[in-house]
Amino acid sequence: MDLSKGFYGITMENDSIGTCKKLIDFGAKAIQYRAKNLPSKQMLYESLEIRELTKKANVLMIVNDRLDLALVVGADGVHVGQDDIPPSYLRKIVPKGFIIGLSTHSLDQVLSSEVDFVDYIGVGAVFKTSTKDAVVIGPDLAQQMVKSSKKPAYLIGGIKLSNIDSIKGIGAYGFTSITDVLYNDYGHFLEMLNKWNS
Ligand SMILES: Cc1ncc(COP(=O)(O)OP(=O)(O)O)c(N)n1
Ligand SMILES: Cc1ncsc1CCOP(=O)(O)O
Ligand SMILES: [Mg+2]
Repeated sequence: MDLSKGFYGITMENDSIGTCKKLIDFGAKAIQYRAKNLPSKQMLYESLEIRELTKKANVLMIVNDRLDLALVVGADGVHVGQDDIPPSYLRKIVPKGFIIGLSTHSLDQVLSSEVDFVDYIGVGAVFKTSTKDAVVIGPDLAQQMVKSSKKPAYLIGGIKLSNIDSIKGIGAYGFTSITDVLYNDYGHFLEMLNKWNS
């Protein structure tokens, strides 16, 4: 299955299964399981359930941070950050066709040779967000990074219906939005997608 253009969903730690179901109902074609503070055993059980739900719905499943879990549950890929084991090393041990995503926060990171080993990059945080204490790069740098990337780029961080107009022209392959999508209804999500695609 290919990476989905447009929206890339990410679950919320306080209700990973519920938010995964909501994202599937909304029509997300790729979902990342992201939990930062849960015991590994709980993450295993949640990711097994998410694998079942995403398989049934024909949706890509990516696991944040944890290649071990991604491999154990048969996920389609893993998403890693700049301080994790670099993609060039991960690539040596993953099955053929396995998706690797890498977070980037600067032009240097986008131009790094590590990007040769990934299928997509995350670019952000574009805007300030309460979901993560992340460095805010702003839309201008985000645009330069997207334009310089050899790989499809997803924008992330503080993306909402109220600001999506300002980033839709950047040329990114897609975007993620955690809180604004999950705290609102389908109508809000559709409006967001319509704006992104207009
Ligand atoms: C698509 C996508 N882009 C960026 C991130 C952030 O990853 P990271 O910098 O490793 O931070 P955490 O998500 O692990 O807190 C992401 N998860 N997904
Ligand atoms: C995981 C992550 N990485 C950079 S910002 C962010 C959180 C994005 O969450 P939201 O869409 O709620 O701002
Ligand atoms: Mg990470």
